[in-house]
Amino acid sequence: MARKFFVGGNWKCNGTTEEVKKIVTTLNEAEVPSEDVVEVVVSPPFVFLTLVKSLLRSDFHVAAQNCWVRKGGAFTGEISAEMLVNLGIPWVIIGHSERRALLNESNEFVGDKVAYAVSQGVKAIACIGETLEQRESGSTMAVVAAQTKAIAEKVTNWENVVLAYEPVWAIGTGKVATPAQAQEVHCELRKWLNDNVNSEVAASTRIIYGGSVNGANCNELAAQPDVDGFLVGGASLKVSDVPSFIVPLV
Ligand SMILES: O=C(CO)COP(=O)(O)O
Repeated sequence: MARKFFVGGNWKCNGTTEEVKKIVTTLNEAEVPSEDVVEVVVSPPFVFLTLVKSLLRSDFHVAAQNCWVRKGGAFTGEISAEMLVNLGIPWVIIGHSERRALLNESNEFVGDKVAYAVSQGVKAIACIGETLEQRESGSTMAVVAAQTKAIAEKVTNWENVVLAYEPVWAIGTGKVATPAQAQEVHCELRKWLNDNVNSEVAASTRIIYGGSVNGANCNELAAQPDVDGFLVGGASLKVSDVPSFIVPLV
């Protein structure tokens, strides 16, 4: 099964109402390939989800940046997958390295969250990736395999999961992984899925790359056979760069 290219913009904890409206206007005016060819998803902070959903063109979709690990209830400050469903938010980013590092989200917690979101009908962009120290000590594959295993142990239906490989050393640093570095890990991850889940999941799951992607470096990355898209941070907020990493991909 062909894997449809996927481009996500992760706005992280940024933006005012005015800035958000400006980015949405730019996205709405962008000339990009049709939805049949590339899936475009933007992820604003929770408070702007409804605004963005109401203004955004209908061929682009919206993602939350997190959700609670189980059914909602007495969990102050959290939002639940049920709420995302209620608001018509189809996607959620889970396990971003910033949350893993700063909020101590463990592999198991991330796996539980992905599984719960998907079980409620919210599609998950599940993030994995190694730190610089881990890369330099040669443990990249062991780290991303352990992160993927924790997800695979809980998820039964991979149809609604996109795996985002985001090396921590490339996030927000301007130090993008080389196309060869990205391809090497993506290819290994696909092998891991083949050996530990099944060949169909390995062939059909989109593995996207994140970490300092912009309009200038996206083409080479996109040309790699196992790079099925991007999760873009900083450049997804720059009005001048927004369409450039969506357009040249196909
Ligand atoms: O963390 C990222 C996307 O989730 C990547 O961020 P940057 O594109 O700013 O490096």
